[in-house]
Amino acid sequence: NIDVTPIGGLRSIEEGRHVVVRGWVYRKRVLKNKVFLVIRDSSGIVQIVFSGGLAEEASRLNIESAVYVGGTVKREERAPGGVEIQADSILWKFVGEQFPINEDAAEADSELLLDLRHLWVRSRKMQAVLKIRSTIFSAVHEYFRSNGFYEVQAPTFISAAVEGGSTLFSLDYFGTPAYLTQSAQFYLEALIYSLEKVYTIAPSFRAERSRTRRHLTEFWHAEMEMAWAGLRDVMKVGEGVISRAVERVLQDNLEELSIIGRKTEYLERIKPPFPMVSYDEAIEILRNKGVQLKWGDDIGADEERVLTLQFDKPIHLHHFPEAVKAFYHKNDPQRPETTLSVDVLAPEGYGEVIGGGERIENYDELVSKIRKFGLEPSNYGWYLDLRRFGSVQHAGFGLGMDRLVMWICGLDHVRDALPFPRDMRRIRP
Ligand SMILES: NC(=O)C[C@H]([NH3+])C(=O)NS(=O)(=O)OC[C@H]1O[C@@H](n2cnc3c(N)ncnc32)[C@H](O)[C@@H]1O
Ligand SMILES: [Mg+2]
Repeated sequence: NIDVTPIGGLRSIEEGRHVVVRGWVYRKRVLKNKVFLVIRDSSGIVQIVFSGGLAEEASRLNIESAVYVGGTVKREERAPGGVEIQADSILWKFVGEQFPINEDAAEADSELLLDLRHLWVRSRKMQAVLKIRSTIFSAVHEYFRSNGFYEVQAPTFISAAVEGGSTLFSLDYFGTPAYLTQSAQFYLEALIYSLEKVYTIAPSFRAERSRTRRHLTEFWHAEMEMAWAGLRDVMKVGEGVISRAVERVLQDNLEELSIIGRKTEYLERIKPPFPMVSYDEAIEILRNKGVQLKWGDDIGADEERVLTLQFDKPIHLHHFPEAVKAFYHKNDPQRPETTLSVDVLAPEGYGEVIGGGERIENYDELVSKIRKFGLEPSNYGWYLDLRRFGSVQHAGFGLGMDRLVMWICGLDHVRDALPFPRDMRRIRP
């Protein structure tokens, strides 16, 4: 077995040393009696120069051919990473067919790149985003685990809507109507009576018919729930988890941020506390910016864009009117027309990344709210049971992981924040 050097490690190898690298052909330039190949592996790219007989063999390789190449390390400021390899052998190769994505297609045709996403994931941009995504998932797990949360799992087949019936995916479950989960929340609310602080990161499903830059039909959802907690605790955990994710990306992924052209100064200022903006204040700010909105209206993506451009950090937008939030949100006893709810909106126009708040813990209050929202209490039997036995103040949120990746990477569309996006028109590859 051959001692292979990861491409990302070459810059620390002394000049003149013989190495073997392996990877896939990323770029090819054929000159009269030389061939320059740029080879990539998961750790980086390197330019390799082939002369003489080897140039002929190298010229027959395609983009994305797989190779093992032996050669000598040379310092070359003009080459990527300041290093070049003078090849002396091609130890193994898989030539493969003509790769269907070339450089200009990559810029021009976004539908082609979605149709060929199973191949486009090899691109430098997607590779960089996926590395940052991996860091963000790891940071969110690390934040919850280091703050006393237990990781739990909730079912994907469910029997009742959490976030409104209009975005449910229905399915026939052995003759019984069932749905794909919109949120693990209700299960987390059951689990806090065992573990007190719980979280899960899992897919949620929403039959979103609107094609927007931030909606998927299947998205990765980090949800947490805490017993003995209220609105302020949700805000504290929300800003803590977002700040930890940004901090870890700045520690581990500076190279990837530079590959995708994301300026770090936008991220360096993301530290707690985040500004708190009440719904009332938000309506005022928006009105002063010329947005026609009356109290009681929902604050949608366009209004969020205007609002977030006033701040350079995420904001806690709290105390939404009862009617614009789901039935389970607890009304503020001081202002019963509002709820103890909070959305965290990412800056630079990205908007909502977290939705959450305090839940109704009183049985009768919840039954009357379910009825007030035109829902059937008998569909929420087990959820109501939680209010019959040892019910306590409790609160939680859902964080859209794909939207968090989208904002941290500065992407134009949430579909570029995950490897295989799903929206109403796409379920392949
Ligand atoms: N445990 C909880 O309290 C979560 C609560 N039941 C819930 O689902 N809230 S949410 O609908 O605002 O969704 C939460 C977040 O989930 C993200 N989200 C919500 N819907 C989507 C879609 N369709 N695509 C991508 N991301 C989505 C977005 O960041 C939201 O802020
Ligand atoms: Mg929401």
